[in-house]
Amino acid sequence: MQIRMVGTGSAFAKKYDNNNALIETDGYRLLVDCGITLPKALHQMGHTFEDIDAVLISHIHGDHVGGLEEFAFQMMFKYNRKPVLFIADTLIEPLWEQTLRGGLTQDPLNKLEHFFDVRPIAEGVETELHPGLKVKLLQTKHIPNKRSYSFLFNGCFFYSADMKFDRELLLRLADEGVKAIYHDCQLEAPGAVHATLDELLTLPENVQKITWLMHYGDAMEQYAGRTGHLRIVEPRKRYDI
Ligand SMILES: O=c1ccn([C@@H]2O[C@@H]3COP(=O)(O)O[C@H]3[C@H]2O)c(=O)[nH]1
Ligand SMILES: [Zn+2]
Ligand SMILES: [Zn+2]
Repeated sequence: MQIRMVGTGSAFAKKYDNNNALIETDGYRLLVDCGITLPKALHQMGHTFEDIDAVLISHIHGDHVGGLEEFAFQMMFKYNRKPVLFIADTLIEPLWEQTLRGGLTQDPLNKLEHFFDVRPIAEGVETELHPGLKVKLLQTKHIPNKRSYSFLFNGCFFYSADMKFDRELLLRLADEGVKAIYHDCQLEAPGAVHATLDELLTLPENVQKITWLMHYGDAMEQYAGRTGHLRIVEPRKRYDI
């Protein structure tokens, strides 16, 4: 499995695109989240929406779903293919009713399934997305009363949705043999709805050594050398997991 971040920035970052990823395995290309900046950033990487085999959504914030309207329209009117959308069963209704319905509705198209091949995923159940690529959704804390799901790929790669610091979860994942943790990180406290760098720096060395920071602000370069054993994910670079 390989990962390339289309962007590594926070919702408000201007130097880094939205924190969205491409996970690639045996020629299969999964887009993880599709934010506001995704269409242009994907184009700058030399890809079109046609190159995407499926999209997986973590939660409903613009930097994670704001590019889905263009994705849907391009796939329908430019590429004539209905894209596969993997999404927690609990997010299907809010994604349509609260985010996409206004822009996409036109007679006779009036439901999410008209635009996407929707594949609901149940929380906590390891689900095959493609031969060789499985995911388990873990509900993690982000905004009160708003569901947000982090991803455990193939039982060995944890990719956080936006989430608050959860020491017990990270220690348990490391204990269970997870090889890599990609974690959203707010460099300056207070984190409020994200883990802060200071919180992640309290993790034991063995956990820090497998943990990579993403979803950071424009001040990231000032933190070079100040992240302990935590490494910073670079945008658009290909990493083997
Ligand atoms: O209660 C709240 C809700 C939101 N926010 C900000 O809005 C952003 C929305 O996208 P995000 O989830 O990547 O990051 C969030 C934060 O930067 C916040 O600071 N406190
Ligand atoms: Zn975000
Ligand atoms: Zn968020």
